[in-house]
Amino acid sequence: MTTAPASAFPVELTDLVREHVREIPDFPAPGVLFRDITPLLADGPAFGALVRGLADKYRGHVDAVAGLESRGFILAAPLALELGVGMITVRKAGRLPGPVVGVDYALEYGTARMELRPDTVTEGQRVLIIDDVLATGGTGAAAVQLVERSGGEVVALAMLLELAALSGRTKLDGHRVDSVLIY
Ligand SMILES: O=P(O)(O)OC[C@H]1O[C@H](OP(=O)(O)OP(=O)(O)O)[C@H](O)[C@@H]1O
Ligand SMILES: Nc1ncnc2[nH]cnc12
Repeated sequence: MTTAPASAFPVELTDLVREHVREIPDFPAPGVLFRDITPLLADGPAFGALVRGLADKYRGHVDAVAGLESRGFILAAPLALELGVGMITVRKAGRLPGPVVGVDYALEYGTARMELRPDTVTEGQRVLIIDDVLATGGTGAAAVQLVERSGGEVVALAMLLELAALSGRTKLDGHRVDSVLIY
């Protein structure tokens, strides 16, 4: 029997996130239960507590925060500022001027390609990757490849929400995955 992963964060932070996430059935496609974080972002004290709670875990241990477009950017920018480090942007295809490295991958709904400018990562830099949702793990795995191919060392992947039924962790084998709320 496999044990479900536990949240890597204090229960107060997990509860705060749970209370502010909305569930929308059949969005953006039939059969998908969409986890909407907009109520969390719209609540100033809750958003602030989330960013401080994330920062408390990584302060002094990371040199940069890599955000994954789009919703990962919303978390990465304030977290990088709170930690006093820079932010690396991992972007959807065609949005970054070259030179870029890129990886194609499959999503829960659709396909995608992520790109990164390798000159935004320094050799040996300790990088925290952050995103809002870990679903099938394709996006996170693509980001790991891009950061590592650019010379960075992935310290951990921080995920606001993890959809455990989609087994995203298996694509991130060997990397530390810290999720705030696991469904
Ligand atoms: O683990 P995976 O199966 O790869 O899925 C997770 C990704 O899916 C969503 O991105 P999406 O590009 O759908 O939307 P966004 O632009 O709103 O962030 C989400 O924000 C994650 O980045
Ligand atoms: N079920 C879901 N809800 C919100 N964002 C997602 N990204 C991938 N799957 C998702």
